[in-house]
Amino acid sequence: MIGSTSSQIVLALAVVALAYLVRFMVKFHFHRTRMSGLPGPPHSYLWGHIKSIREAMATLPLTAHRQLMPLISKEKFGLGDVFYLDTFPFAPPPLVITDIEVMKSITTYTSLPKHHLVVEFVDWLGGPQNLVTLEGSAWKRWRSAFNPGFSAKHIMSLVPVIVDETQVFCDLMTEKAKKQELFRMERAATKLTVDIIGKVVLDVAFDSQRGPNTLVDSMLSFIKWMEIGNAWMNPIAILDIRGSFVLRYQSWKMNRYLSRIVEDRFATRHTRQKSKAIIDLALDVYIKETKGIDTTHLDPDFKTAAISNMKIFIFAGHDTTSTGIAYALYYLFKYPDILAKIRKEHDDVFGSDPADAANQLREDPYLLNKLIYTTAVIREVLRYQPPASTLRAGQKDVYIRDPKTGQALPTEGTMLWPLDVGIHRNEKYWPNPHVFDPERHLASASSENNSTVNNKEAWIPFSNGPRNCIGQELAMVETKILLALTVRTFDFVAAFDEAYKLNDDGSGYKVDNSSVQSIYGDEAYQVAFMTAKPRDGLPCRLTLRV
Ligand code: HEM
Repeated sequence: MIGSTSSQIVLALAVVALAYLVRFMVKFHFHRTRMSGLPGPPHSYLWGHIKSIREAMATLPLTAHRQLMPLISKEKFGLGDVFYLDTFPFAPPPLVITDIEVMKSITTYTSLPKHHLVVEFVDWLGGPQNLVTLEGSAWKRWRSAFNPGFSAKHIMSLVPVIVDETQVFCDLMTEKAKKQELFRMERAATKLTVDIIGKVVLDVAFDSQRGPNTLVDSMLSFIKWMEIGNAWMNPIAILDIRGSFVLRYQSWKMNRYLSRIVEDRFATRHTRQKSKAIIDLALDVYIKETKGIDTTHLDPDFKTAAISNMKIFIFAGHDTTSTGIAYALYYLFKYPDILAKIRKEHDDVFGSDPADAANQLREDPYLLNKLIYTTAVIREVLRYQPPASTLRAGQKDVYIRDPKTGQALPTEGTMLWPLDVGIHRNEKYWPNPHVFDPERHLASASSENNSTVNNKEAWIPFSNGPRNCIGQELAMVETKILLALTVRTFDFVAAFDEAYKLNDDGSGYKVDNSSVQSIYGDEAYQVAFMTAKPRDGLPCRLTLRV
């Protein structure tokens, strides 16, 4: 009796397994057949594009960021500006876009929803109600609440606060220069950008540049463990079961910390001076726009959204800006003629004593608008090494047009990937795209190389359309201030060959010298660390200029 029951169970399981297998095979066949006729690298029935991708990736450093894979594949296989990468069944197949008009057709003329992989990933960190993943009317409501706080005018009013934090950074850099210390510039810039966000968004001093801070340390630990769970170069790490506990614990700590701050801001809002903090402006807008709301108690909806978005601002705001800052220093000191030009501009605007710049900016933030060449340098850094791209969800009834062949291409089931680095390194928009050249961004650019074809519309580090980056003005202002206060005070030397000495600093960066060590001849290639970061976090040393 027992024997016949267990054989019935085995039979039932076998039938279920067979049904799954048949379903998978049908899906597999349908998928591979569909993909084989669409633009992409060499395709095989068994492997899809996986073999071609591996071939392209063999030319990249092992730690290179994922976003470089389609760029290299495009060049290796001579692909057009729209192509599929059939990675089924391992990942949703990306539909890569390196044409600006095609990008706009899904981000600007219509704005397709974010891809579920982004939603899952960002919601883990931000929780519900965060601006990056919200859609429709909920997104509109919170974007309007936060927009005034990120407007150019408001950010200008915060310049003195940003200068104060940057001054702390400069003092620390002076100490490091005196000690000839080896450190990762990306980490130092991260602490700076987080402290700035604390001040401008919450009016709170995190002081993470000078010592530990619960929120910042939890955020950095969270990011490190998210990256470990993401580590395609080290599959064993994915199995580390500590990750999920650490992520939950750090998330709980961040929520508790922010919950107290939001409650305190609400409770004291009538008794303290009028604040410029973005959280307070958002609360004012929310109360004004939400008619009938009980203003004597902190609205739970507002509290949830405020906590979600504070985490997102801290994450999105530091992760990308710190990369831009580190790369700006790297390329300035790699190209002495560009460095000389930026230093001259700072002499012209602030006078010859670098120590005067901070006070001048506190008194007249609009001096930043005179930093034309500095702005061109930052724009070139973000063209050359954009840290992030948007990912959108393909739809059943949405087709995109291949700009070369006119073919209508289905998007259903794909992950639409307008690749910032692909558009920024596309020769049809940027002549000599692999050359670092700030002049491209100057209105006066008149050399044959850049006047005719540099297409400013194809500059999209902050994405485009309604879901563009809310923090772009803040990021540009922070970076300009940092350069104004540092490039005439310090000399910078990259130290990739010494990166291994920092292996135990807890940052999570992993040195890997087992493969090629440059991309397009550039040793500061982007590595995977959530968004794209400079290799090894840009190890470096500073010296003080006399
Ligand atoms: C150089 C620095 C920065 C770069 C390159 C950058 C890049 C981007 C990109 C590409 C997107 C689109 C993401 C997507 O579609 O999924 C985005 C969105 C966003 N960014 Fe930034 N960002 C930077 C700085 C900041 C800062 C300083 C903040 C805030 C403090 C910020 C907050 C956000 C938010 C909240 C969104 C979502 C906006 C929405 O969907 O309404 N970013 N950013």
